[in-house]
Amino acid sequence: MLKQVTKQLATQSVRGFSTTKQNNFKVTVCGASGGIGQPLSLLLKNNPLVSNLALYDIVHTPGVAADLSHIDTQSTTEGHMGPEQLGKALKNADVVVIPAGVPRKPGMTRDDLFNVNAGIIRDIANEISKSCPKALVAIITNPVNTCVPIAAEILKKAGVYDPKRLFGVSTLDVVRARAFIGAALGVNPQQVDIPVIGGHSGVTILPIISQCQPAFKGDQATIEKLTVRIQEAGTEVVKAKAGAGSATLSMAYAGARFAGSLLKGLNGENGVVECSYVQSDITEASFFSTPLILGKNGLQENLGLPKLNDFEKKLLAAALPELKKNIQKGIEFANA
Ligand SMILES: NC(=O)C1=CN([C@@H]2O[C@H](COP(=O)(O)OP(=O)(O)OC[C@H]3O[C@@H](n4cnc5c(N)ncnc54)[C@H](O)[C@@H]3O)[C@@H](O)[C@H]2O)C=CC1
Ligand SMILES: O=C([O-])CC(=O)C(=O)O
Repeated sequence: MLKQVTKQLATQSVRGFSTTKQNNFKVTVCGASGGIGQPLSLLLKNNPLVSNLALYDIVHTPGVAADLSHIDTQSTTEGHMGPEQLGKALKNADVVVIPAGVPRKPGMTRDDLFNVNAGIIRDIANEISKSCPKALVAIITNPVNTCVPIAAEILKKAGVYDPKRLFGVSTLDVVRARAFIGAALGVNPQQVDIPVIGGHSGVTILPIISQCQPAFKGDQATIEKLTVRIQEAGTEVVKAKAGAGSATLSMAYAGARFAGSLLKGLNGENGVVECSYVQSDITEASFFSTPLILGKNGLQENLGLPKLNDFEKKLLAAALPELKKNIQKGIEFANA
């Protein structure tokens, strides 16, 4: 009887649409002991859709996991440390979020992180192909523009690549655009809706201010200044931290929002939309971020390019050669 009632509750109509709800997903964070990994894991521990939170890093995960496990939310927490425990951390994960790798110091570009981080992504993607080939994978590690194509190639080689399940996390660009525009317009940033498309570095970050809701009112000079601020916001934080790393807290917030949206999609919620860097045929760059509808199998529908004005078309033209170069570098690395 109890079983029957539970099943009935799980399948009954929720807010007007009928769908089977799961509410018990395993999420693995790779790089869980880091500046992003710890607050991200904290936020995920607080997500009611997560039933099992697996923390993986090459250092400190027993401590981080012990600490988080004392929080009175429903999910269980496990710590896994070192490459020999990566498989167990990933086993049957529904969502894998990856902030593993080194961050920038002042004077560096995101591309300067390639030499260290490319190998980290290759190795984690390789283990994903064995331990959780159906997981939705969200890559935070920089350079995102290159790390996502690396993971795609590794998963392809293993014969398990599904372009609907691999995402580069560019949510922080959207979060920043909302924060800056909210402040400029004097409105709650949570009410600001703006697509930020392209990639996740400098000129490849394309805030489409012409499509902002509520409408952004400002002359062209103000719009150009705001565009550059959004494109360079990561560097703003790197400079302010003066050698102590890059954005961690705002990234944890953004990463938790994106992972939360993946989980909502998996859970059958309708109308979950996020911008994310995915395999794409929307432009001549084979990976590109546009607004996406997320669903039970990850990317459900790519909503394509928003309407661009002439200024935004020029931004796009400037972004594409850089993006294509970044993507090619990843493909070559993975196939070397
Ligand atoms: N996508 C985005 O919008 C953003 C991306 N990032 C990127 O996120 C990455 C992490 O940044 P932070 O957390 O600040 O760095 P961090 O140095 O504080 O933490 C990185 C963690 O990764 C771990 N790690 C290193 N090698 C590993 C491996 N092979 N397997 C698993 N874990 C490993 C380290 O032990 C450390 O705990 C950087 O590449 C950074 O550039 C940062 C901010 C925004
Ligand atoms: O700027 C960095 O190196 C970290 C990052 O990607 C961001 O904050 O957007």
